[in-house]
Amino acid sequence: MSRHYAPKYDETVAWIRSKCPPSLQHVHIAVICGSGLSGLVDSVDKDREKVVIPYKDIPHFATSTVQGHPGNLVLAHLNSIPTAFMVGRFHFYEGHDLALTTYPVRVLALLGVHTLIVTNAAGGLNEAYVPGDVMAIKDHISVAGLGGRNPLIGANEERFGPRFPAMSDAYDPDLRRTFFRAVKELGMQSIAREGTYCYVAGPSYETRGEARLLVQAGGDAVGMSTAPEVVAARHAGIRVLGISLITNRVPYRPVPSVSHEILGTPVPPAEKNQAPEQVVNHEEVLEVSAMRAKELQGLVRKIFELLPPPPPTRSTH
Ligand SMILES: O=P(O)(O)O[C@H]1O[C@H](CO)[C@@H](O)[C@H]1O
Ligand SMILES: Nc1nc2[nH]cnc2c(=O)[nH]1
Repeated sequence: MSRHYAPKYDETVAWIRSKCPPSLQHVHIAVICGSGLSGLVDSVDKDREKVVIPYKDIPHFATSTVQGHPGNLVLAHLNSIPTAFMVGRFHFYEGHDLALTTYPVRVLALLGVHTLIVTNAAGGLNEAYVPGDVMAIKDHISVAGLGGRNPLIGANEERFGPRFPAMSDAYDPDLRRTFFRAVKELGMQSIAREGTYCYVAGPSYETRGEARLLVQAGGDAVGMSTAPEVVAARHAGIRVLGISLITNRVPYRPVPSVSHEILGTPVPPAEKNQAPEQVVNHEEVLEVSAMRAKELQGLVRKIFELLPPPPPTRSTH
């Protein structure tokens, strides 16, 4: 994170705390709501305090510009646990520096968060996945990160974590077990998956060639968020559960040739009997998110009920 933002965290944290009742001054869990998944916030305890703060009012926060990302920080209780919901997130493709995109994660760390549940809408790369499936992320491939876009680039903020944090265990296995216990209890086995999320910068969706590259690299799903937030969270010692809602299939078979139609040459063998693939758009992404909204709310509530004990206290605040 660049030095530019360094002194501002405490100002943001103090400002947020000034808006909260004592029971929400420290939050333990944070949920980041992906595209069309802002309904997750409706799973909070209805009989407890709730504070809704628009991002535009929070000092040093960016604002959300993407449809399906309302742009509110909500502090409330879920299963009696003080929890922060990011109802809407920031994406690099909106023009925000990655440091600004992940700024809220560090603010959440300072507010006391030890566990992050990060959700997203993603395209399915794995042949077996269908829209509506829910995938626990077990690993990620940050294509943008490998290309030099990592939120930790710049002077290291020692108060959060080390210069060279490990990412080989980024997605906590106990939290994934909790995810699958919740899935089982709710009878959602037929739509539950576990796989690798690929992070691309966006905002254009993948070409077919790019999608094939990601499939060959072992990717099961692809999206334009999450990995930077997870890198910032893991750097700060926060344990992470990542959940992708598969909203569409990503077209990845070779683009059909047209030359044979004009030249009378044979159809390339790889293109014979190719089923047509649907082009993706953001409206479809939001439709599928809306279709699964209630089930995901139930799943998140159940996960909260089954959560393992918190990890040992960190020394960042
Ligand atoms: O990852 P979230 O924020 O859920 O949104 C996903 O949906 C949008 C594209 O339809 C992209 O922003 C992609 O990352
Ligand atoms: N990059 C990318 N992001 C998505 N978010 C939802 N669907 C998709 C997709 O197909 N590709």
